[in-house]
Amino acid sequence: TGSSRPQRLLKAVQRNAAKGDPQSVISAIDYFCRHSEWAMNVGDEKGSILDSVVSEVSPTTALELGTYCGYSTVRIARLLPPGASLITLEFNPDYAAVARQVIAHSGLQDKIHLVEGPSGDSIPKLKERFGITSLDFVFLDHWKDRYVPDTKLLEECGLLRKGSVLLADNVICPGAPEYLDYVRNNPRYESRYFQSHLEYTNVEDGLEKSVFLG
Ligand SMILES: Nc1ncnc2c1ncn2CCCCCNC(=O)c1cc(-c2ccc(F)cc2)cc(O)c1O
Ligand SMILES: [Mg+2]
Repeated sequence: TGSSRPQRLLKAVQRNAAKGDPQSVISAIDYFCRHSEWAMNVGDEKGSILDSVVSEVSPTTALELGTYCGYSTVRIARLLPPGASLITLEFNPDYAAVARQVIAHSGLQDKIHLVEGPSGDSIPKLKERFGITSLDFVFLDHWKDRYVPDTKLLEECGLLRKGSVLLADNVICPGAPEYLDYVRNNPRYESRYFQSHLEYTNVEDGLEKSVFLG
């Protein structure tokens, strides 16, 4: 059988990006997705908004839900302060296998912990497994119907503290209407919408930034 799209994306990284250079890994993936095959990475336009929020928060402990090929994993990890770390959860073992190699190519593997399995199973184990007390930043980019249950789970597990920042991808396309409803009508969150476009297209999409008020 033939290769998968994530495997072809990985080949493009290994061919076109310099080892140990996160920016060249990001650029190689964006080039591949614009000129060869579209893939569901957050992309360069929404990626710039992600960068600005990560830089503003400068998280010591960050969580990503939905690794896919590791594009946003590398985008986030390259901006972390020294000693900080990013935990990323991926359900699909084939995606996880590709992501590990993309992350290795970037040279950022020491800042990243990739955990395979359903987010609903992994979230309750984060405290004991990684010795964390709370999360400074969460990037939601997995199944859109898991955004609300997993946000509630993060609250219930005591992983959010006053000031924790949640940033959700795809709130318009494919859409996460229940999530927008939840964070916008909940007094425990201060939410703001960043309008943008679906990766590598001119279809409307955007990111929702929500600060947990405790
Ligand atoms: N319980 C769990 N925990 C963790 N990961 C888990 C999980 N359960 C599943 N997964 C694994 C994630 C599945 C992929 C999620 N992302 C997406 O589905 C996604 C799709 C589009 C898209 C837009 C327009 C189109 F026409 C087609 C596709 C764009 C994006 O930016 C996306 O992030
Ligand atoms: Mg996405």
